[in-house]
Amino acid sequence: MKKLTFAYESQSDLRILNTGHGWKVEAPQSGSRLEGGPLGEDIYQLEQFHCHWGETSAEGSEHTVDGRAYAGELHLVHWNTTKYQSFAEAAQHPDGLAVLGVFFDVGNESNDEIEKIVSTLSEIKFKGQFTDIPDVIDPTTFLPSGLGYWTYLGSLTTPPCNECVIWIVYKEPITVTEEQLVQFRCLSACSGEAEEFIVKNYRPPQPLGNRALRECNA
Ligand SMILES: NS(=O)(=O)c1ccc(Cc2ccc([N+](=O)[O-])cc2)cc1
Ligand SMILES: [Zn+2]
Repeated sequence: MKKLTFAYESQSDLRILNTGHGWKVEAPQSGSRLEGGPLGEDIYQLEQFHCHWGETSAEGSEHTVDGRAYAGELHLVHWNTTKYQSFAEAAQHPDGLAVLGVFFDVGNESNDEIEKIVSTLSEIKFKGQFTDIPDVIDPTTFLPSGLGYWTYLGSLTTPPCNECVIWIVYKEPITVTEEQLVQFRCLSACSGEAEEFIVKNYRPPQPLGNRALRECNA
């Protein structure tokens, strides 16, 4: 496969919202582009990023490696702007979306970029709340130093589970702290007074079936 190449732009005032299933940072019309690797000749534009986590750090990722789960998983969601006119249209086609998955390992160093997300969570405690992230976010800082990855054709991990995703999952995790994950779990799934914490929002892996899994050791 050709090398995966990024042309990511740093952006400030990105909107972060509590979807009721977790937090999501929107980067519409972002200048952040992804191409190469398993993406053929098409250019994919960053639309949003979000993450999945578990009740404890023993679980939380949506992919497993030889059966091993990580404490969480960041998803950078891109759509094929070469072939399609909108994200919604792209999500109806097998080559419509490209999602970069980055595993979270728990360690002592807090991840500074994730900290910019965590610092806004108190303002979006309830479902439907949103705020702008004052800090400049550079999505490349979410990526591990080793850029080796696995790739396969799959689906959205949440309903409607469209089979429209070229998955690119990095082999090397990034490190976050337990405290940062604890803050994720304090988000509420409800919009009102009732507090139902989003303690876990990952969905289990599905059988690979007869799909090919390819790897690239960058
Ligand atoms: N977890 S994930 O597979 O990266 C993922 C990424 C984006 C979305 C949001 C979404 C994407 C598409 C549709 N759709 O086409 O109806 C609905 C929701 C849902 C899930
Ligand atoms: Zn996801």
